[in-house]
Amino acid sequence: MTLLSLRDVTIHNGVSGRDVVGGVSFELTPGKAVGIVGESGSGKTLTCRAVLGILPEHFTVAGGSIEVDGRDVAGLGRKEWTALRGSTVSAVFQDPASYLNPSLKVGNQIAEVVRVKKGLARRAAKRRAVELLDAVRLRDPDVIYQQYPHELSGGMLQRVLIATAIAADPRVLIADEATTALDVTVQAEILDLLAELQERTGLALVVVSHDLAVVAQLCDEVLVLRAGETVEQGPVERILYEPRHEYTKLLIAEHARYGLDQVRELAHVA
Ligand SMILES: Nc1ncnc2c1ncn2[C@@H]1O[C@H](COP(=O)(O)OP(=O)(O)OP(=O)(O)O)[C@@H](O)[C@H]1O
Repeated sequence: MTLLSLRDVTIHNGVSGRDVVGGVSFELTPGKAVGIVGESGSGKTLTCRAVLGILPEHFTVAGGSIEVDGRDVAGLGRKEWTALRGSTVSAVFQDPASYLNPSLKVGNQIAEVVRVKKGLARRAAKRRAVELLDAVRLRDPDVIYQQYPHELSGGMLQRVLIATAIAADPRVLIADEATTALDVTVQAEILDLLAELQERTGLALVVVSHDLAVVAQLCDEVLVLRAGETVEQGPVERILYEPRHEYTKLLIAEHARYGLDQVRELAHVA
């Protein structure tokens, strides 16, 4: 069963009159993970935003097709997008603090999503929010529920954001540079959490990072983007061991310094 399918997707910038993403294709089935890797400005985020129906003004999907859970999203209205977003496909981005309301307790923010998206009554939504805080491995979820964003660390906030993103039981979660702002140890913990959710719930992941090591750790398939073009695409082991494109080789060489060798060994063992 295909949860997400992109076929030759082109994204056009109406102001510059140029295509910023040209011909991205991949398919995602339950429990699988696809990684999109590439330097800043290569079109990774725009691709994700197209899947979520939140392209910035002047940007349009000008070619190809995007299907979410078997449904072509071209021509979806605002209401239909709102129903789909969060419930079928959801996302976590970098800088979790900016996605949370600083003046509301984090628990209430999750409960609100549960109430709106799942139609639960106030008390049931609160219970579910505590369960979600527990599911993202935050200790003392009852205490965390009552806290405000500024009382939590970056890693804890990212867990809260993941809890919010999975609150409506989406089938696909997009993690766009979701661990980039975190220090290495916390980054590893968040990646472990995503892998656990993937395994436990069959969640499918789109993992976006400029860091090949992050993508390699979680993904089955990798797309290497450069200036909006897919320069290479294939199973993670193939990309790591037999990169064909010079740019991929460069990414691998760069990241060898940051422990990709270790990841390669792990991928090999697995
Ligand atoms: N809101 C916007 N307005 C104008 N140009 C934009 C906007 N968003 C993205 N772009 C441009 O589109 C291109 C692709 O950007 P995108 O954000 O998808 O890249 P990215 O690979 O995700 O990079 P990063 O890792 O820096 O987020 C870039 O040239 C970028 O400058």
